[in-house]
Amino acid sequence: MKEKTGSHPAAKLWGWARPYHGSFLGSVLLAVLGVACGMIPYFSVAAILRLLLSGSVSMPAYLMWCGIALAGYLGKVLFGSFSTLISHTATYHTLRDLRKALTSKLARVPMGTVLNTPSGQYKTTIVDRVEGMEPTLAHLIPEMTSNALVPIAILVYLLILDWRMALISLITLFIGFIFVARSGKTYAKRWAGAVEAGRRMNNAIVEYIGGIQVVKAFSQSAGSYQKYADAVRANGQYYVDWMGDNLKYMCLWTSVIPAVLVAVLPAGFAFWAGGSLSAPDFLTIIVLSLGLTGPIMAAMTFVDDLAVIGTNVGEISGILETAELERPQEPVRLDHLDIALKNVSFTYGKDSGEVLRGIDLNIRPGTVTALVGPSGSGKSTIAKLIAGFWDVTDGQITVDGCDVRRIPLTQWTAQIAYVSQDNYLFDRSIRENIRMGRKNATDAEVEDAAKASGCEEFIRRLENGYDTAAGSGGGSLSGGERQRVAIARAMLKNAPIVILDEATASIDPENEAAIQKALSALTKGKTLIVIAHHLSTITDADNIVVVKNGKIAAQGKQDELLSTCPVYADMWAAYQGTRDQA
Ligand SMILES: Nc1ncnc2c1ncn2[C@@H]1O[C@H](COP(=O)(O)OP(=O)(O)OP(=O)(O)O)[C@@H](O)[C@H]1O
Repeated sequence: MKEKTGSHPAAKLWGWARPYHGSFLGSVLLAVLGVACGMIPYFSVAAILRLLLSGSVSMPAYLMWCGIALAGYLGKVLFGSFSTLISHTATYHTLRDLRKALTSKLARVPMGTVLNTPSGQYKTTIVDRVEGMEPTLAHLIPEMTSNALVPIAILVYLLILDWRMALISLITLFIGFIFVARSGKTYAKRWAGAVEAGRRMNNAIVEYIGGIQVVKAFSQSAGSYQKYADAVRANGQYYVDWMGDNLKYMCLWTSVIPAVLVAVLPAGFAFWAGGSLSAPDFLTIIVLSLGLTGPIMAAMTFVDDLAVIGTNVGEISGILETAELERPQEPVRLDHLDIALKNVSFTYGKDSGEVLRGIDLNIRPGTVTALVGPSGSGKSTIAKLIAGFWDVTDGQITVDGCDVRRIPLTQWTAQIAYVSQDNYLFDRSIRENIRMGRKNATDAEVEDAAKASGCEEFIRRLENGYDTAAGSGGGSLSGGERQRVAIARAMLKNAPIVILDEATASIDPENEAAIQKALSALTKGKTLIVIAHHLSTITDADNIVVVKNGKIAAQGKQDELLSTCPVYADMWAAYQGTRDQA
């Protein structure tokens, strides 16, 4: 789904619906036919009245007009139904394509953009804003077009019949439009405010539910609920204020527009009394002018939808137009996976300062590189830059001498298994969760990876074994079990580079031993980059990199660092102290 920046929201929406243009145009045609048929009973009644007034009414003529009226009504129902069916089918296909385009876009934008955006906001856009396009596409396009076109045709007929009466029948419509314009003037701005209030409420509820464990553990329910309660109240109040302001105009236009007879009856009577309007024409004009307002009132109900297109489309295209990590498509040749960071600096965004400065680091294939340092020093950021989650702000990262920005993202991520502290599992079977490491792996390969990562024993204990659902976010498993499943997943991927963010939380000794065993199996013969929190696990590392305040304070082997780097020596002493106390 290609995005044209800068084009009008309606043009963008029409562009998103491109594959279904034929269906939408067909639905407009059918809707026009439906509304035109809906006018036939009015013409029939007018014809019957003319017959009655002429005094020459015959039963067959009367029945014929009754039949025409009935046929018109049936035509209205049939054409209208087919139009609705076609427009809804095309609409829901468009919405499906839009949602697919939005989620696949999220996979291509920098990880930071996704992480720094509240998940409630994505949910609102992908679910609610996309759904908000339904009335526009399925109803506004066919129904507003047809409801606006048919009155024009009636008006032409009225003009031919008596131009004075045609203009007079428009008086209430004209006054009504003034009120519509007054109420519509602020609609787009008001709707944007409503979207903002809704977004705040959404984010508050997602935050509240996401943090419910913390809220309960610290008995904070009242305090944190307050934020949600305030957001809900503000959202409700916003609509009350808006509708309060709008109500008078709405009452005015909904009562003025249909009151067409207020102008038609006295004027028509005067013309009839003056002899310039015949009684049959007068009656025809009365009936048709009554039929005129129905479609116009129906068309007016879509004015709100027109006003919200800008906000809805703006939010959706905000995601679709997000800058992507720019990478070529053509794979490049990489013989040796030597990784080099050259004078790398990095900033998360305009608001955050420089997180990394002047980082120079070489990582040879098959070696173990440990990143250590105080919390917040920048270890994870270095690892994530290597993994290609973000692009460096300055300097470069090369692989076999080639800048990572010149390597297709899929080619580079295929070389890396990233095992983070937050081992997210999907609410699918454990087998499927492991298979995400390599989607064409056989059951036997999945089970081998599970065995090698120490999962076999606990999986066998589960009622449905490998087919047991992991629960939302892996919630049905313990933290240690989740981590071993994540290691099995990474093992199945069998990537030559493993980036491991060691768990900070202490795990019970039995689990820790199982995890260490699983990790040794995972990283055997691989390039390992480990963000180490437990210094005992990295004493044999080929290169220990001490990161402090976004810079590399020192690097080398454990023995060298203990004698040359006071920061590392202090960390080691502190770590030994905590172990002794444990
Ligand atoms: N997504 C983000 N957006 C903005 N700033 C961030 C983001 N992630 C991390 N930071 C900031 O960047 C700095 C380095 O964070 P990083 O996670 O790399 O540190 P770390 O050394 O891995 O810490 P820890 O050992 O606690 O995990 C911190 O000041 C942190 O607040």
